[in-house]
Amino acid sequence: MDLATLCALMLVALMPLLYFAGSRRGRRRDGDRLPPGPFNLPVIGSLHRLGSLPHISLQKLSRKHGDVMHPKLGRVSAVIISSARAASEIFKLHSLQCSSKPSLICSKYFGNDSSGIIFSSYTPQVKLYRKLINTHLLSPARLRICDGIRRAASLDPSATSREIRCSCAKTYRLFGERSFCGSSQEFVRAIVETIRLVGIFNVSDYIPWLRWLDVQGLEKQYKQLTDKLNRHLFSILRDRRENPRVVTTDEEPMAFIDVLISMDELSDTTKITLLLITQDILLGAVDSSALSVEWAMAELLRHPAELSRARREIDDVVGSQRLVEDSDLPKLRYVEAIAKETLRLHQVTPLINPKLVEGGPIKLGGFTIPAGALVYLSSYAIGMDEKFWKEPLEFRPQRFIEQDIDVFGQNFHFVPFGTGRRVCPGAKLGLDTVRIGVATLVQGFDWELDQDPAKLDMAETFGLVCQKTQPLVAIPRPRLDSHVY
Ligand code: HEM
Repeated sequence: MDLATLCALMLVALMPLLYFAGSRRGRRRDGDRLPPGPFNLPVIGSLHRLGSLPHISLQKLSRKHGDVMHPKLGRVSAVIISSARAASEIFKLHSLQCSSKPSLICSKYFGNDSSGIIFSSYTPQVKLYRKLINTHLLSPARLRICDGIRRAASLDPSATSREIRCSCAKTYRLFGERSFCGSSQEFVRAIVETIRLVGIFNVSDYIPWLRWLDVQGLEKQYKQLTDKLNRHLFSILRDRRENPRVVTTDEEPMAFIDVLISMDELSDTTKITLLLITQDILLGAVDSSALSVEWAMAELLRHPAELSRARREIDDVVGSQRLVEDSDLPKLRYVEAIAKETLRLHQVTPLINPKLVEGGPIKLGGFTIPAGALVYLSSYAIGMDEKFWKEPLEFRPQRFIEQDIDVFGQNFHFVPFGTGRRVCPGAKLGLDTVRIGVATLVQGFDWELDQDPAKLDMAETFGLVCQKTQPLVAIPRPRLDSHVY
């Protein structure tokens, strides 16, 4: 049962309580000096307002109630941050108090009771794991080795989006080539399904007494999926332990899982945690970059002038006798602008994973946010703010040429990778993957649609990452000499 239907049913059942709620509403809010928000129904609060695209519903509500808005979601106090000003205030002044993830039901399953990264509180372990990712997975030397692999992955224009996701995981050399082949498609399917499930608002998180009913059937699916993921991850770990690989070559950098296994400081870490770190990287990495490349190509096919301009730039810088490489990226400013504009217009995570307010209430814009509240940063509302972005609904890469805007969480007007202590650790790799993916597809192929580009379906589906509801289907024709590919 979807959230909207469920809320409608509950509304009917709860009609008699509405009357009492209305009369008590103003009093409660004034006393607590909570931020303003929509009228909350008893029991469900504003859950019924989320709809199928919660980031858009909440953005509309925040236009009415303000950039710091307080809807009740079930019995949980939620605070939606919808402006750069409010984001800057909360993540500069109260960063530490808003760095932990809440303990949601999905985190018990997919985060093994919050012992990995994505679903965890901001503990010293999480800091260590983030450091390990930076030093060992994202080091410039390692990324250089992965460059060729990544380019080869972008070069298969006939790949389905699932295959692209699979190649993203290979690219980052999490498990090495050997263990990622064979059942990899099934494994990637499980990861993609996890990303979908984790993005759904689980009513039982907000109305805990409903949990035993599991009305959306989510907990049952969490269980099945964690079993599947664990089976696969354990078989990878068994394989790596039996056949350790400690030598790095130009063709095959050491798999990240081998790096983790060989680390002294992790010798006490349980194998479950080692696996969770790699699983969390997959959850963060697999869909995000691949979906952004898909969105970018869809926009370019709808905007042929932008496509031609990008192609001219690539042809000028790279020529036609070799393929674009990572080392060309600094000279491809328009391609970078396309990647950034895509991340603005089609935010991968339009409603950034909530953070739990810890260690007492915090003051924000004259209001009090109670401890225990969940803070949602709406990167979507911020990216659509007309006060900063002229014609925000338009795809205009040029705006990033006119203004040099940081994308890594320092400029609060543009936060596609989040901000603060939990900012995406793979942000640079993610952005570079989108840049090289788009550059390769634009340089290497002419593209044809079997429909009017203006009518291309650009609908999106909400989840942990937002994706195109209808996958992009376009026909490629090689435009360079065959020896170049
Ligand atoms: C276009 C590509 C990407 C986008 C738009 C993106 C976006 C994000 C966002 C918005 C968050 C949440 C930040 C927060 O909770 O405050 C996040 C977290 C995360 N991302 Fe990315 N990401 C991308 C690529 C990657 C890549 C390539 C990796 C891995 C190498 C990665 C690994 C992670 C991890 C592990 C987290 C959790 C961090 C934590 O909870 O401390 N992401 N990402």
